[in-house]
Amino acid sequence: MDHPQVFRFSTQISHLALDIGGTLIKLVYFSANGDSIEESRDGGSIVVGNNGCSVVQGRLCFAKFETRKIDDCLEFIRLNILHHSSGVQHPNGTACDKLSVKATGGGAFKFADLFKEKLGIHFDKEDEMHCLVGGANFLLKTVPREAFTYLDGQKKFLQIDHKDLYPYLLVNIGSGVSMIKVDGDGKYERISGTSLGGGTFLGLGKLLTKCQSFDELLELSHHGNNRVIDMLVGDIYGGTDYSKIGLSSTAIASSFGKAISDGKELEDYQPEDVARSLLRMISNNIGQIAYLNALRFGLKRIFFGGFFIRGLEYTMDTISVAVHFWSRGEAKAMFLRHEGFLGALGAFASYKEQSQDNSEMKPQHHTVQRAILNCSGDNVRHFPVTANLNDGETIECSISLV
Ligand SMILES: Nc1ncnc2c1ncn2[C@@H]1O[C@H](COP(=O)(O)OP(=O)(O)O)[C@@H](O)[C@H]1O
Ligand SMILES: CC(C)(COP(=O)(O)O)[C@@H](O)C(=O)NCCC(=O)O
Repeated sequence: MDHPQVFRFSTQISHLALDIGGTLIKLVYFSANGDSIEESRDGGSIVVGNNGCSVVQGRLCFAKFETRKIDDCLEFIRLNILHHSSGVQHPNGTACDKLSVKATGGGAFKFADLFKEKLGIHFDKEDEMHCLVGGANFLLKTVPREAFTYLDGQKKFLQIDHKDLYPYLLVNIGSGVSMIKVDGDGKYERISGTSLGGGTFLGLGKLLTKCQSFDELLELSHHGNNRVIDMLVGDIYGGTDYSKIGLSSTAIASSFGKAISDGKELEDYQPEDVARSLLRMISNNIGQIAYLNALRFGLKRIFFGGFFIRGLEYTMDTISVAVHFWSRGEAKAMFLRHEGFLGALGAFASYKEQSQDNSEMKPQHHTVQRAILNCSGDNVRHFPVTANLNDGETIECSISLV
């Protein structure tokens, strides 16, 4: 058997995909040779296969920035990506000397001129819903230990059967919420949405608790007690369950309802309790709307993505309980480790789609051949409450250049 030829090249980053949302900018980039760009070694390697296509070993890397701090993102790309992106050399000697940038989300339109002007980058725009679905399918089909359930404090990773993946409901909780029925690769329909999403949680949370950031708001919520401010069934029914309609005395009858008659001002409540009620209210509501939409189309599996979730146990538990309760155990809420990067990963995956029907795009063709998560999911429960599971995490993979 012929040994594959190994080429050396000095540059590292060949592909970059951005998802510029209402709150956060998400970046996914391919770093050849697998090292993080700050610690990069002496270049990557290309292995040329027997069919003449070259296989570049590397990693998918992730980064995120607040959209309101877009200048930080521009600086990151300028320093860490453009400086390492003069192109992967193809074995036929030609260099793909342009960094190809895919962009999705509203900001792909809103900030296209800014990126052109400041970085000389031209966006190859991709539809946001298409990218969310592409990203979810990519993760579910390629990355091991990606999807899991979270119920009663138990996290269970799921073995995804590729033949039995569709249909499913994808609920992306970003600033707002999109609900998409997914029937296959590129086969989907956005069936619903709600404006009560992650932006609502953060916006109201900032106003009500004076916190400065999402992490601070999550930290507050972790130490709060929602029963101080939520009106429970028991508060209305004199401490008893309303069992005839299946409501226990501890179920929330009315989020924030105690504030009606407590005779308290906002200052009299602990910000921790307000944050907790808010998180519960938004998560519960999304879980319920998701279930109703799953019911409309007879879908049993609901995958939740978007950065609102942030791997937070309380959020996932609330959503899971809502889905379980309303569906009487028929439907299942599932979560994704790379929850916040669906759009950016979908934009990344769209390099492949284009190259198949457009030969001009061939140098940018990639197929992810192997994907291994470096970070074990078993560590998840030991993360501090605001730790971001995706920080510093990479997916090992290789891409094919044809
Ligand atoms: N570091 C953060 N800063 C701000 N919001 C965050 C952060 N991490 C998680 N979030 C939550 O995630 C939401 C944004 O999720 P995301 O999927 O990125 O949506 P979008 O594409 O609309 O920006 C925010 O509205 C907020 O609720
Ligand atoms: C407009 C959006 C698709 C933008 O995506 P986002 O930046 O929130 O991730 C999303 O905010 C949304 O679906 N909002 C809900 C609108 C509605 O259906 O009522």
